[in-house]
Amino acid sequence: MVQAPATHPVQVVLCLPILRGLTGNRVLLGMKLRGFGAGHIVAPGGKIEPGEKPAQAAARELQEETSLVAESASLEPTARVNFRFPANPAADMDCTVFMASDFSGMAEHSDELAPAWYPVGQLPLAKMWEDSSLWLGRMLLGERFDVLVLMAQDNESVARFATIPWPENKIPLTPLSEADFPTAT
Ligand SMILES: Nc1[nH]c(=O)nc2c1ncn2[C@H]1C[C@H](O)[C@@H](COP(=O)(O)OP(=O)(O)OP(=O)(O)O)O1
Repeated sequence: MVQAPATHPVQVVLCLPILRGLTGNRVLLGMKLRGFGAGHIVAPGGKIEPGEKPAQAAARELQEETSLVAESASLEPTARVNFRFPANPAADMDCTVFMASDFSGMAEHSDELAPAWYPVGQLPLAKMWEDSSLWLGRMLLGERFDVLVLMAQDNESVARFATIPWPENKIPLTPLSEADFPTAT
């Protein structure tokens, strides 16, 4: 049987549950326990499965990794991040990021993630991917944008970073590629 070529870049999602409180908002992140990015604190997420819409994948990954349950229709798309790894192109990912304000259940550990709630102003950046400090806080404060993260040869540090705001804060219909981003922002 002829195998269909694997999608490149890999299509992935991240899903950030937000708890709104009188003393400020909290976001659920977690230590990744296995697979790509293990050892970093990350947002729940993973690969879009065949036939899934990005929001469906985000709701499924959220439940699988944290036990929190959210309706895919209630998830808000907040960013698209093109992760590019020139030293390891198989790891290139197009990531749609969602925020979840409406969910049920209690966050629980899974095989993949050890979740914990963090005040949005005190993200555990020292334990996250280096690029998180460039886009995650801005997104949590309300920016809606496409992001390019070009990794350096070590596949960890950031060689180039650029953003393009979404018109009227709405996700554009067309995905962007590396060439669409300005060389400096
Ligand atoms: N530079 C980076 N910064 C960041 O914040 N997140 C990144 C990143 N590069 C990749 N990611 C995220 C996006 C994606 O949701 C996740 C990797 O996908 P997966 O969790 O599906 O990987 P796994 O190797 O665990 O795959 P499975 O075999 O499906 O479990 O890592």
